[in-house]
Amino acid sequence: MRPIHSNELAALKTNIYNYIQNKVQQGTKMIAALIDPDKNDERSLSRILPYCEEAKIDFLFIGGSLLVRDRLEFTLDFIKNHSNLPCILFPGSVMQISSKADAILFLSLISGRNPELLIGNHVIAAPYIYEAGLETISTGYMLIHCGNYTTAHYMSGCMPIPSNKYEIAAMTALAGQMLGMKLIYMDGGSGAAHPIEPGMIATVRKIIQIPIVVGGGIRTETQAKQAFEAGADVIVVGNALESSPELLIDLGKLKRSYSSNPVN
Ligand SMILES: CC(C)=CCC/C(C)=C/CC/C(C)=C/CC/C(C)=C/COP(=O)(O)OP(=O)(O)O
Ligand SMILES: O=P(O)(O)OC[C@@H](O)CO
Ligand SMILES: [Mg+2]
Repeated sequence: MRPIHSNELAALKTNIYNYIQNKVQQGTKMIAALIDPDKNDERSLSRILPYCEEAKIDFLFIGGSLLVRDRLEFTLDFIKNHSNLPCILFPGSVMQISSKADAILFLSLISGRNPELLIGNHVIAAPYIYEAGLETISTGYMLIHCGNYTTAHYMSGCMPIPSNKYEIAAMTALAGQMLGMKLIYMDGGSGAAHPIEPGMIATVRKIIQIPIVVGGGIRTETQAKQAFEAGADVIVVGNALESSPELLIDLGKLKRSYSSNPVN
């Protein structure tokens, strides 16, 4: 392994996390679009990216619970050639690491009890992330049951938190914060039947101070607004963009309604 030089230590890169913290301090909300490399080709990316730009969303999350087409590098190349939006890896496995991204959500599945997804995969991934020089954002990842069984539930082999058990969600998030995690990601799973209940988000919001990312099943501006009002700092939209990327325009206006600076 190469010797560590402080200016290249990936763990010291904090650009994207600083951006998130600044937005949170300003009371500004953020939007991430989930790009699944399996489901997107030149055509669909060319359709979705202009909406992402026009809506001034904040991030692209790139990943999937299971990738079967080896298109991560292509997807990142294409996005980097057509957009300036930050690309944040949202990895379903250790196979989803690339130096072409700007950062990685270093997910630890704290709602589950699978040691491989709590720390095992992280030991395997650490040297690759280090070599890639990626900003690493320690993320307490919580899967919540939202009406159906999703790919992330199945692939993790972990039971999600029941939708009405707000205290379990709150204590799990609190434990993540106490462990030093930098973000909590509450996920109903891609294609969730309904979004996470606003009451659960609000219960988590009351007990932790770190930023909260919420995703899974958000398909309308009303659902996005409910998540924001309940305390989400970042919302993630994936499936809905496949059929209606124009939704992003309304979501962009919604997030700007929380900002004192209209260019945000
Ligand atoms: C530490 C590293 C690098 C890897 C492990 C990361 C962990 C802990 C993953 C565990 C849980 C998991 C399988 C998360 C996947 C999250 C994800 C990228 C979801 C995107 O949606 P999909 O589940 O692919 O949805 P579709 O079924 O719609 O494709
Ligand atoms: O695809 P959707 O249901 O929008 O979910 C987005 C993301 O939170 C999934 O991990
Ligand atoms: Mg997928």
